Amino acid sequence: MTQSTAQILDGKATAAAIKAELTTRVSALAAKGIVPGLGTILVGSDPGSTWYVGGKHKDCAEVGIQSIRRDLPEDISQEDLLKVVQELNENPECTGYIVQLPLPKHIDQDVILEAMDPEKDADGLHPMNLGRLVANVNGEMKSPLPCTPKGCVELLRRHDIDLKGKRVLVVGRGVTIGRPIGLLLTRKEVNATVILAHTGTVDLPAELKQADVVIAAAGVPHMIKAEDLKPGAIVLDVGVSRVDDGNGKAVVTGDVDPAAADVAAWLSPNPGGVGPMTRAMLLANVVESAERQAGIA
Ligand SMILES: Nc1nc(=O)c2c([nH]1)NC[C@@H]1CN(c3ccc(C(=O)N[C@@H](CCC(=O)O)C(=O)O)cc3)C=[N+]21
Repeated sequence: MTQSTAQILDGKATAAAIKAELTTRVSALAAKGIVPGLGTILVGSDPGSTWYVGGKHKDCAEVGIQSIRRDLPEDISQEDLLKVVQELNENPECTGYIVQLPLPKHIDQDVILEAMDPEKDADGLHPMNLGRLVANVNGEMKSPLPCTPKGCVELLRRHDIDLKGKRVLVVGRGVTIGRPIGLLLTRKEVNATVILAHTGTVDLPAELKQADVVIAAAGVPHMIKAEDLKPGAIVLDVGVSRVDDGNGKAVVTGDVDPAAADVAAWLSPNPGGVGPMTRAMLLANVVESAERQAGIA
């Protein structure tokens, strides 16, 4: 019989606390006549993407951020999509916006992200902001950070988990999580030692065995097995996959085998862990950007 031992990194409760704090900051901006506005650009009607975008608008309403929605057909041309990007760049009601990813194959994601106004980049995925993340060892240049990495760091910080000197294994080198989180965790304010594993890593189980902290962001369902973890590890299950539950229903599945709860000291569940934090950090980026635009941060 197995017994669950890991303490839960409750992203849902932490995100709720952050949203309450942001509501106060949005009121302070409103008192100065400033209303932050989040724009979303959604191309096509993928059910997952549509659900995420809907959630972002609901979150905005909760904290008092105005939201602006641009839902576009799957077959929109790159040229027409660039016009919508330009429109939001110029729209004064839109203080920050995101382009929901992934985009259809006929559209070059890099071209679209680069066309955004970097000061309005609520996801922190514009090459200028990724470059600022590389350039600033202490985060001294106040630029938006990618929401999921920022959410991971904030989730740990709010559970008083200090990564200083810890050996962190990041699994996955994607542009939204793996690559930027390595940069964030090696900032002096966090001071973790980071190993970035990917599909070319030769012996992942050996790397896992030595890791004090595992950030699983591969997007491969249950690829991190309990027996590969170092006992007492801190595990963040970040990857999101949708798999058939056997009855034709799609269920959200993380990268970490649920039996990891028997081995880890701390575990962020999926769902209910980093996902809600990602959403909260998007709101934080919008509020921080509006504060910068107003000259108060
Ligand atoms: N431009 C862009 N920015 C993104 O931040 C972005 C994106 N594109 N494309 C897709 C991924 C995925 N992502 C998630 C956000 C919230 C949850 C989330 O809140 N999940 C809940 C519920 C999960 C469910 O039931 O479906 C949870 O984990 O508890 C998950 C995943 C943001 N992404």
